[in-house]
Amino acid sequence: MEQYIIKGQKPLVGEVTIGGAKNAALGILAAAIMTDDTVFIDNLPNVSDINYLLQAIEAIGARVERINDHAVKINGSNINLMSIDYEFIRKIRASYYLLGALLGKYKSAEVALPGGCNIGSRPIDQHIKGFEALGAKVVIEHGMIRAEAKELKGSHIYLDSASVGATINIMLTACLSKGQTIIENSAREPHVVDVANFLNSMGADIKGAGTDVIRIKGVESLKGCEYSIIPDQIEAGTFMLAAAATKGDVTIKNVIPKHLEAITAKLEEIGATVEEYDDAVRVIAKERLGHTHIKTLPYPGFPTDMQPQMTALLALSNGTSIVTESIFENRFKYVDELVRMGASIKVEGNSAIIDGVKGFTGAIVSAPDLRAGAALVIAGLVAEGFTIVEEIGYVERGYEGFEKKMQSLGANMAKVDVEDEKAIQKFKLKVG
Ligand SMILES: CC(=O)N[C@H]1[C@@H](OP(=O)(O)OP(=O)(O)OC[C@H]2O[C@@H](n3ccc(=O)[nH]c3=O)[C@H](O)[C@@H]2O)O[C@H](CO)[C@@H](O)[C@@H]1O
Ligand SMILES: C=C(OP(=O)(O)O)C(=O)O
Repeated sequence: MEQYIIKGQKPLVGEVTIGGAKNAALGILAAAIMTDDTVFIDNLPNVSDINYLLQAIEAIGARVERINDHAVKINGSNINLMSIDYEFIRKIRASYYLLGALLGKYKSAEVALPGGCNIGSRPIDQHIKGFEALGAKVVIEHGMIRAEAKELKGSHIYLDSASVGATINIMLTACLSKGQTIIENSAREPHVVDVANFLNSMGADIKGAGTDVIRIKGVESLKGCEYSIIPDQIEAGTFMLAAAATKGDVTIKNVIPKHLEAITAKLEEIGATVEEYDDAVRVIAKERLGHTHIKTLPYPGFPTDMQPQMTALLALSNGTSIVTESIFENRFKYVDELVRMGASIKVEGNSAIIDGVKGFTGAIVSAPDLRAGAALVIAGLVAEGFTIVEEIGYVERGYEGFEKKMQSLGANMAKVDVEDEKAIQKFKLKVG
């Protein structure tokens, strides 16, 4: 098992390039099997979630050809299994997109109930409501969810919550359903728009993605295309906050600055400088930052996937901040770990009340989920002494070469095997 070892208190300085968006890529890979033509996908992040989904796609008979670490060709013409096993699915949330994709293409699909980060109860009732509205019969049995339809027909669906997953899943099935589907209160996240753009490149007819009403006219079939995935908003945001927390100066390249506005606005409010370029942002923080209040909201609000990283930053800022988590009810599990590093945070209901401290001290901490792991890394980069972050498998679900990118910005951070005492000692000697 591997862990990160970090010697903190070095400002991050330099340039870092952001990879493709994990949460867009997951929807796009599922969509790619909906045609019998070959699809070429570029700017794919090389992270474990994507690799699990590619394995699941291969296991049902699709051809997956890795062109390089970030590009793949997929051909779904030989799919011979409509059932995705728990083995592939338990680690990733977005396995449920295969349900929407297979249901749309073959009118029948069976997928194990999804895993993903344990950040709340994460129901999928809105996905099911959408499939049923399109004419499918949906049954949950023995940990599997099965959807079948004689015919899929467009429908008018109002989502009770602006769910990213339900919006994408319904969009997938509706593309190959007869007639028009309207999704109201649809999610507006950049990755929803990217999946819609990809489907349109395959010949789908989707309008309104990025707004809260999406209109889909069903088509007979989809065709092959070449597509490059958008940059990862959350990876970019994580480096922005790491730069600010370490009082650094980092240019974050290959980003869409508009997607980062909620993060940029909060950084500026607490005293950091953010310079925006066409496809880059530069974050500079010279002094200790100030306090603010944040509530996570669907896009374009402050993303829940940036909540732990922001809490880590505010825990070091001057004054009292309140962070309210309004999307998932169990996304503060990392707070106790931050407290062990010296943070002063109290969780009351769905809010964290943060009294900023001047510094952290290194400790052995454990990542309870993906973004919480990133927050603990940020804390380690600021802390005095050595920090060890355990359970980094979560972090690797969504960050490609996290330690390498941090090293390139000057961080003293390495990934080492827990048992490899020699490597740990070597790191300690090297960084002093
Ligand atoms: C793979 C992926 O893209 N994951 C992202 C996706 O997760 P995911 O798609 O699971 O999150 P949703 O947008 O669906 O969830 C938003 C809210 O809706 C609720 N809900 C959702 C579906 C449903 O059927 N019923 C229901 O009540 C959820 O409990 C939650 O409170 O969006 C989240 C919110 O931006 C992000 O944190 C995740 O990183
Ligand atoms: C929570 C996340 O992912 P998932 O929905 O796949 O668990 C995330 O990307 O932060």
